[in-house]
Amino acid sequence: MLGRLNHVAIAVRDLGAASDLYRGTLGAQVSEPAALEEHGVTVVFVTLPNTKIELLEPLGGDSPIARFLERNPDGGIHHVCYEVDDILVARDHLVKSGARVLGSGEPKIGAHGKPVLFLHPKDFNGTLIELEQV
Ligand SMILES: CC[C@@H](C(=O)O)C(=O)SCCNC(=O)CCNC(=O)[C@H](O)C(C)(C)COP(=O)(O)OP(=O)(O)OC[C@H]1O[C@@H](n2cnc3c(N)ncnc32)[C@H](O)[C@@H]1OP(=O)(O)O
Ligand SMILES: [Co+2]
Repeated sequence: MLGRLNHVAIAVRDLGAASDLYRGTLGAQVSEPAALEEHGVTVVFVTLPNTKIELLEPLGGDSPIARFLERNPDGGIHHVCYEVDDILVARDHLVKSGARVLGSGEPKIGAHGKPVLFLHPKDFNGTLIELEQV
């Protein structure tokens, strides 16, 4: 069911400082910030030869990454995103297997304009998983 690793997301307190670190110190290609109100985050993508890094900063009063940053004040790896061919087939298979799909259970449109879903970290070895249909 799983395809390629689409991105690894890192939650940060200061997106400008994190972008400077990746662009300047690490010499990576870094996108401009995009505010995604529906997701409660502002995002920057770092393009690597084999995958992407998604830098996330909280946006608005009800960001899903706010509590994570309270628990991890220096920031940290927040989720991994795997590609799937058919997100509804994947979701139905996972629900049948007993995994919890977060939110309404219906895909939202993610940062790349494609449908995404999130799976509860307690069901996957303490790792929040995002699925993206490609
Ligand atoms: C840019 C758009 C999009 C894209 O296209 O790429 C994105 O990636 S948006 C990214 C942000 N969106 C989301 O993360 C949506 C899904 N997330 C959530 O719904 C919540 O973050 C969450 C996973 C339900 C956690 O919410 P929180 O308020 O922190 O809940 P709890 O405090 O109740 O936590 C429960 C339990 O889970 C542990 N936890 C929480 N977050 C993570 C994490 N990222 N990785 C691993 N574990 C996590 C938390 O520590 C709690 O554990 P216990 O204390 O042991 O109970
Ligand atoms: Co993501």
